[in-house]
Amino acid sequence: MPAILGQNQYGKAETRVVRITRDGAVHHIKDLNVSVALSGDMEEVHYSGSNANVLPTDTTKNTVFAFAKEHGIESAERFGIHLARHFVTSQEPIRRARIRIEEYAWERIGTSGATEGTGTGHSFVRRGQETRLAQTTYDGERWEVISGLKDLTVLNSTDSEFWGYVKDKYTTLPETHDRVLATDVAARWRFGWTDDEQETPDWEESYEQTRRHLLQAFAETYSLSLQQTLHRMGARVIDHRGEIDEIRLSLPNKHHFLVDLEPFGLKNDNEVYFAADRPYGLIEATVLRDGCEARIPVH
Ligand SMILES: O=c1[nH]c(=O)c2[nH]c(=O)[nH]c2[nH]1
Repeated sequence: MPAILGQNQYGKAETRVVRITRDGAVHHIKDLNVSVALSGDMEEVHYSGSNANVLPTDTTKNTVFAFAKEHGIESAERFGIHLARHFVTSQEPIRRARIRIEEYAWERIGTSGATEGTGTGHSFVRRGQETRLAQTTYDGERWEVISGLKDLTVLNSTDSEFWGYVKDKYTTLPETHDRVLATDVAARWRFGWTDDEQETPDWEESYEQTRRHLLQAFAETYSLSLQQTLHRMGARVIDHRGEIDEIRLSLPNKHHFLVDLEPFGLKNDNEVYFAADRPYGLIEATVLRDGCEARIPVH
């Protein structure tokens, strides 16, 4: 007697779909991580390897992208209901579909808290606090204070281009004049304050304002590359915060690839994206006040 198959399910896990809806200059974003688990008459594929009842997991992923285009994403629940109903009613062997969705919330830059009044309509910051960093070093004479932040996730759904780059025989990247630009900002900045004789900066105010300038520069830069955006972010901090001499930024390019919906007879008008988590471009640089030394270590 062969061992008996117990409960089983299959499907594509963690399809990262980002749906942008463009209402003129005001964009709306839905960012989901969708996992599909199907079950039904699946004994044969396990026992004999016959795929006759198997809708490929690749198809379940494509369905997520196609439904994002066709039906939009009003709420995760509604989207999940649509998908589950589709799999169960369109494929006879599939008896049960479980759709699990995680939703990542985004806020507009410029409509809340520290960024009040600076909205672009297409600039977002992921909800949930970033981590604030502080490093203080003293050798008995001089101080070095480096503050910073990490995991401040931001996204522009337009005003980003990338073209005119070097092309060699391995280059396949298409040039683009309208892409999504997203990154997790990691930044460290060094204060000019080194001496107990000098008045100390207001650390809290300095942090809040520096964070605000980073967000505002990200939102307001029409970007031809993430490198250019990085420089604008650093330069804005140096220009506006006299207490800071140096800032080092590390910006992963969180790629959002347009999904090809042509095979399903659908046009993707910059609406449905696959949010890849790796590999990612990593753009890093120090921006300095003229005449100051670079002392934030590279790592
Ligand atoms: O802003 C970018 N800078 C790059 O250096 C680069 N390289 C790449 O493939 N895409 C991008 N985007």
